[in-house]
Amino acid sequence: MTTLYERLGGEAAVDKAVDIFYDKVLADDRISGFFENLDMVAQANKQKKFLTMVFGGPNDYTGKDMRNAHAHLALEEEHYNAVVENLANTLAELGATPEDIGEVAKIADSVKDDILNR
Ligand code: HEM
Repeated sequence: MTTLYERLGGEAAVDKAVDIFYDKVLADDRISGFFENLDMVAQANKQKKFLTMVFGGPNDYTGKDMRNAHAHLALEEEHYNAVVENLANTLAELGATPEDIGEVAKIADSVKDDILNR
């Protein structure tokens, strides 16, 4: 059985997706403010490892869990929705199938309560 990670195109595809995703996030004034003063190279590297792990690829993620990573940001539902929208649009542009994008949305949903600290 292929993993979501493999279907999306493996390491090169996830790396490219995360770079395009953060370009979109930084251009989105609903959420860009959260990323001011952040080392975006380090952030993208963590996100590449996190998404690789949850998409069923190699597990090299050594960052914080989702609750501890986001608690200090006091995020609201609208911020979460904007991030998921940017991720889904990125994957669609890169040719992911609607089914795979739906699977990504489900994975995101599984950490939503942690990210919103509720
Ligand atoms: C499914 C949704 C999300 C995932 C998978 C995700 C993933 C991550 C990961 C892996 C980290 C790195 C943790 C570490 O430093 O060890 C992180 C940090 C961060 N995330 Fe998210 N995140 C999500 C949603 C959001 C949302 C909705 C926002 C704000 C709009 C956000 C803003 C941030 C910021 C600003 C940091 C850096 C915090 C800091 O270093 O002080 N994230 N996220």
